[in-house]
Amino acid sequence: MTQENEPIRVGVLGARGRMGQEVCKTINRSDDLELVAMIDQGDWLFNASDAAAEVVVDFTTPDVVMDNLHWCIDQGISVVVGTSGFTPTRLDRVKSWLDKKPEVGVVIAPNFAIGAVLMMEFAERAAKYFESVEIIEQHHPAKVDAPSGTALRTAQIIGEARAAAGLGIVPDATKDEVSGARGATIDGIRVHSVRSMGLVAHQEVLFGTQGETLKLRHDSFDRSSFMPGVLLAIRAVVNRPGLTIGLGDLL
Ligand SMILES: NC(=O)C1=CN([C@@H]2O[C@H](COP(=O)(O)OP(=O)(O)OC[C@H]3O[C@@H](n4cnc5c(N)ncnc54)[C@H](OP(=O)(O)O)[C@@H]3O)[C@@H](O)[C@H]2O)C=CC1
Ligand SMILES: O=C(O)C1=N[C@H](C(=O)O)C[C@H](O)C1
Repeated sequence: MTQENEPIRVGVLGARGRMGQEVCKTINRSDDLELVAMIDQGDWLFNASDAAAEVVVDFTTPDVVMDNLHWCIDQGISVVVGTSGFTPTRLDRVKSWLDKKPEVGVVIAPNFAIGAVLMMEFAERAAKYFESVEIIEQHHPAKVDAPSGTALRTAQIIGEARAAAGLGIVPDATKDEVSGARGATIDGIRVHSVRSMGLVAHQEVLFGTQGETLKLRHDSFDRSSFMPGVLLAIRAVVNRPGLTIGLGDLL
């Protein structure tokens, strides 16, 4: 728990990255937050605990985020995670670490943009009405993972909603396929990843049934789109022990 009326002490991991820089600027502009540690590749994680950070925000890479998270939980520091790469197996490991530190809060959000959160909620609601569904995500070419964390989570949510509604597999007669032409299959849903200069983060969910389609599209044109969600998570996590996945419950 944080002291009443004192700013929340925040450390940022991946502070020199595209998201990390934006997060540091945003924290510096917020009166109720204090940026106490900026940590990037090669820096010592203990800079965060030495600076008495109450919350660490992680925007690093999928290959290092689990070690960072484990370290923070062990130190009793709450964490807001934007880094992608969270499979159900990884989430189970985070839960097992939190079992030993029940006072610590962790928020892991595949996408901090409010519009993207709503797009995922709308997709969950629409899923049971449409036999066909495919996800097309589009990102800047410096992104190291594909499909995006947002697309993975959307596919999982839609897959669960379809299963609950008793929908079978998505209809598709393809027999003769150049490898990759039909995208990756995640929880039974085809996901297509596009990478291009000029893009930031975009996703379309295409639903289809007899004689009609529904397209749900979200576009982040600028990384400032993620900042209200990051701030919401930082302010919430100090009073929210345990694991929170996505921003849905915080909105
Ligand atoms: N949830 C959300 O809303 C969003 C999530 N993301 C996700 O956030 C992550 C970061 O994205 P982005 O900022 O574009 O990526 P960047 O590559 O620009 O930033 C990552 C930063 O982390 C640094 N880094 C690497 N290893 C470590 C480490 N062990 N400790 C501390 N810092 C480290 C990198 O350093 P170096 O370059 O030297 O390796 C780099 O500066 C990605 O997984 C992305 O998918 C992005 C946008 C929104
Ligand atoms: O790498 C990015 O840029 C983004 N990563 C997240 C993801 O993988 O879904 C969120 C957003 O799409 C931007």
